[in-house]
Amino acid sequence: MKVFKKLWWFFKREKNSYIFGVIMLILVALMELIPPQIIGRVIDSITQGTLTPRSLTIFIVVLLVTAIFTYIFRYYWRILIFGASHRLGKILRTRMFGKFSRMSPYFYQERRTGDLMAHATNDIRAVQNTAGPGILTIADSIITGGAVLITMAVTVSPKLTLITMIPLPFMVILTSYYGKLLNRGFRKAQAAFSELNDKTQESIAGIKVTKTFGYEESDQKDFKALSDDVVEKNLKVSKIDALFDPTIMLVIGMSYFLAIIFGAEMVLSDEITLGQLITFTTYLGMMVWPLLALGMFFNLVQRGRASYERIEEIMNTENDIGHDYRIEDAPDGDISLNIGAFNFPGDDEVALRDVNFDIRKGQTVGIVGRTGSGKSAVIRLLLREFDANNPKDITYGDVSLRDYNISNLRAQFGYVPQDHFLFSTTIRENIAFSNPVLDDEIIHEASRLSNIHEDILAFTDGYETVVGERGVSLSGGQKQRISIARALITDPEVLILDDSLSAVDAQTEVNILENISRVRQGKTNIITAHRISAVSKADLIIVMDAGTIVERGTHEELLDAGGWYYETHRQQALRQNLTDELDDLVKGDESNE
Ligand SMILES: Nc1ncnc2c1ncn2[C@@H]1O[C@H](COP(=O)(O)OP(=O)(O)OP(=O)(O)O)[C@@H](O)[C@H]1O
Repeated sequence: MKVFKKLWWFFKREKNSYIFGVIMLILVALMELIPPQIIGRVIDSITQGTLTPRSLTIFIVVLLVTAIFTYIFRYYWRILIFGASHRLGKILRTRMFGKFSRMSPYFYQERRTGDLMAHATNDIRAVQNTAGPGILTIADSIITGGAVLITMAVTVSPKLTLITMIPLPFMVILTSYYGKLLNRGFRKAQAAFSELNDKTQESIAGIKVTKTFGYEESDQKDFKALSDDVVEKNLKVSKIDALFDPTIMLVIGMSYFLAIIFGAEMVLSDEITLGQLITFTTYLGMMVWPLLALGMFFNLVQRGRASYERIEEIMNTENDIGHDYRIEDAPDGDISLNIGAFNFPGDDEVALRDVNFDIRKGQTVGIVGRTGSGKSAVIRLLLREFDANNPKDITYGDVSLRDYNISNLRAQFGYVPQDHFLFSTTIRENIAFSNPVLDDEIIHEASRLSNIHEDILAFTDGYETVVGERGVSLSGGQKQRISIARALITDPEVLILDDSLSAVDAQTEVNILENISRVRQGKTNIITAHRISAVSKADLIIVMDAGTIVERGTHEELLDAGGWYYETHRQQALRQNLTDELDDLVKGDESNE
């Protein structure tokens, strides 16, 4: 019953629905007591020869009125109790989604999408079933069961009622034992479903890679193994499930047996009439549902408890990025990094060491370095996707990043991540993501600045072209440029391009960088890149290697220094010249043809 205690807040909140719902159930139970009484009386009137057309008409009218009221009460308890349970589903889903959207990347690094989706669907449904059908079954078994038992005792015979109740305690003991077994089994089945969900999600997302490598068969084998596991665990649950009904039916059979043996004896000894015995056995038949409902109740409650605990695990996970802050104002001024050492949560290895540099307001700062040198790590700390080890490691306007309201802090940045993401909607909505009601002209201007306007106009549906899973596939460079337009549209204080020009050609890169420097006078830009050309115009260039700064200065200073920057620039310039010459050759050939 633990789950009821945990859901108490909800029952309190919805007390009116539940109180009136239960009143309706009581009324239904009372209505259902009437027909057996009528049947018994009709039979006794027939056997005693007292049945008249008038009394028969009265009996029929009473039956009809009972049926109508039962119909109405049944309709309303459903609306009240099941309606409330749907609201619980909605509340839990909203809370869970809120939690998901507040959690830091580390939370997602630790968990799998399929698992989170299983929590948001299957687990919430199981809890919802506890608050809907769970309440119905327990209320019904107590109300209908209790009312039937009392009526049997009062209107027929307390002795016969007691005798037929003898097998009931065995049933309660057995069903609550099955319930405990079910809890364990259901937890395992839900966990297996999470795994399967995750596998499905990942396989679909990675279908192109799987096909390219011809791994479909092995992927299917993995899927089948997980699917078999889900079936096996659910079969175990079904085996426990299957114990409930036969046990209950056996108990009811035993009660019938006792009722017939002892009831017949009582009829013969004139303790009760034949009509009363028939009324009694009809009532006993009405005990089938309350007893089955009791079994179902134990079943639903244990499922709900297992799922509620799984949901709680997620909801109680602390966000590793603190949301306490002392300054409501938006940050402004210079950004200062003084990172002694930083390691990602859950990782002992130091990812950044002695990263000290200032980003003055209005400057453009470039960060270059080999792959894995820590460029993105610096950006992710700036955006507070992860927290630096010490609060003073990064300051914005001389204040620690942690002292700002995180939403206000992030609102200062326009971020184009390395692994850009487009939503499955129109290009227009993707660009105007931060403000869907923006004028077309503003959207077009952002697209022009990021050199994607012409490409978009070339699509049949232009800005209304749907992209992503449900729409056309875009090239890597097109996606990058749409992501840049999305960031530019907010005219952020700090624009961050994290390796966001890697998939565009040299000329497009020049165009975009020139546009940015023209329209973003007085605003800060941070550009990380592998290509030196992307940062050569920056006011300050930081060269990183193995998580630390190895060179710093302007383009000219770094060329003079003759280090990694100089060497990389030389190689990249050579490669670019070669590419240009080849392009010229191809063009020449084409014009000769
Ligand atoms: N969430 C994480 N948990 C643990 N280690 C991480 C995490 N993210 C990155 N790292 C590690 O930190 C180091 C720096 O990675 P980072 O992504 O900052 O490199 P980068 O310079 O941006 O590389 P690239 O140019 O390839 O994007 C790498 O060794 C990487 O494996």
